[in-house]
Amino acid sequence: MTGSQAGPPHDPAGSARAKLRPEHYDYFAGGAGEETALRENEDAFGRLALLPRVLRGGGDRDTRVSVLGRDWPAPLFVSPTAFHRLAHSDGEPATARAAAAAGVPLVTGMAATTAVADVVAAAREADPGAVVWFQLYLQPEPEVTAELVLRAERAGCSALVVTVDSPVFGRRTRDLRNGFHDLPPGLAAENMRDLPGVPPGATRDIAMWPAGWDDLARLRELTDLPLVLKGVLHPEDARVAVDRGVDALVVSNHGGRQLDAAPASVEALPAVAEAVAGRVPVLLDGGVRRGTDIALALTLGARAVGVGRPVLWALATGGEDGVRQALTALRDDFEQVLALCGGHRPQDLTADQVVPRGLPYPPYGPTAGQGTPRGLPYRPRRGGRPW
Ligand SMILES: Cc1cc2nc3c(=O)[nH]c(=O)nc-3n(C[C@H](O)[C@H](O)[C@H](O)COP(=O)(O)O)c2cc1C
Ligand SMILES: O=C(O)C(=O)c1ccccc1
Repeated sequence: MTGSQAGPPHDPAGSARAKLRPEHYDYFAGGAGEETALRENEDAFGRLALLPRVLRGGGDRDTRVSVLGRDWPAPLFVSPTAFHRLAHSDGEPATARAAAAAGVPLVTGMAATTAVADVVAAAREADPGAVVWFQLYLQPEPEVTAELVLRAERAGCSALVVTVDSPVFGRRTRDLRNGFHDLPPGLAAENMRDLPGVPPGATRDIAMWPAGWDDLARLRELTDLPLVLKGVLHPEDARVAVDRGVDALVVSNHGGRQLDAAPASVEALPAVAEAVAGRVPVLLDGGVRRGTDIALALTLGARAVGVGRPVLWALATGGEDGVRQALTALRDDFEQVLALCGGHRPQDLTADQVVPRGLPYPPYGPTAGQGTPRGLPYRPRRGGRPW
């Protein structure tokens, strides 16, 4: 194809920007501080290369992964993001129908502009077996947390994703500059309506406060749902979490919106995966934009990855259809990358297949031929699989 026949480069954020009020676009797009962590999430994937294997034969290809007792069609989920009705008037129900239709599990946020029961109902319209998890910020009042958990359980959510990277709200430079701190009239965080201590019919703000491990232990007592900790970057926290019975982890720097000096999510992944040592699934989000990003995260020990902003951009530009197409395209892209890497299953993507870009190229020593390049920062663990 010649340049003149090529269409415009695919720029989902740019297309969404054209649709949204500037302060709403900035709320979705922005990060904390100087937006270093935000940029690094994508850039860090670009510093990694995949080493494909050859002559691995044909046969069937199967992108399914098992997470907390369920088969997911692909190692992909929708990360929780706030306020979908700011992106599109159809809001979270459109996202939920689209994700379910695309076979992608959804983590619906506590800061959704649609109540969790309505989000799950929408997902189940598209697929009665749809997986929906609820993202929770522990609240300082135990009775408020308990009510939110009860609503998620009654709605049919199959796990709680507890976000632990927000003892305080990050300093969002763009929001401060734009003076954006309230939803427009008519929109509200619907999960926060009619909670204990709140006047009937009113909503209250989501509190960000420094919860502790004891608060997590109380949550563990409150519910039989699996608990997923989101926002873990330090391997020691990962180890403690697993020791305390957490069922899965999400390695995440909150899309670069909390601590600006945090590492890129994918940079933090190898050490967390090593600390967890296969005891629970390790998930990741932050900067995942294409099939190669998914594959790279899997080589470094992730079971599956989440996407945040790509879903918001697709919702803003194309509503439900847009989200379904974006998620389907990402799944298809991953399947092709898996094939190009010589893999048949997601688990076939192993730690020996990821190298840092740039010269000198990591040397291959006596272990060459056993799939174990010498001197790489990311070594496969004994036992082969990174999980
Ligand atoms: C606009 C926006 C709102 C978000 N709201 C939440 C939230 O309410 N709870 C939460 O745990 N994470 C939230 N996140 C973080 C995402 O779950 C996820 O970690 C991040 O977006 C992943 O990075 P990505 O956008 O590069 O894919 C939000 C992210 C964005 C961009
Ligand atoms: O904006 C966010 O990243 C976020 O996590 C959040 C939390 C509470 C309310 C709104 C958004």
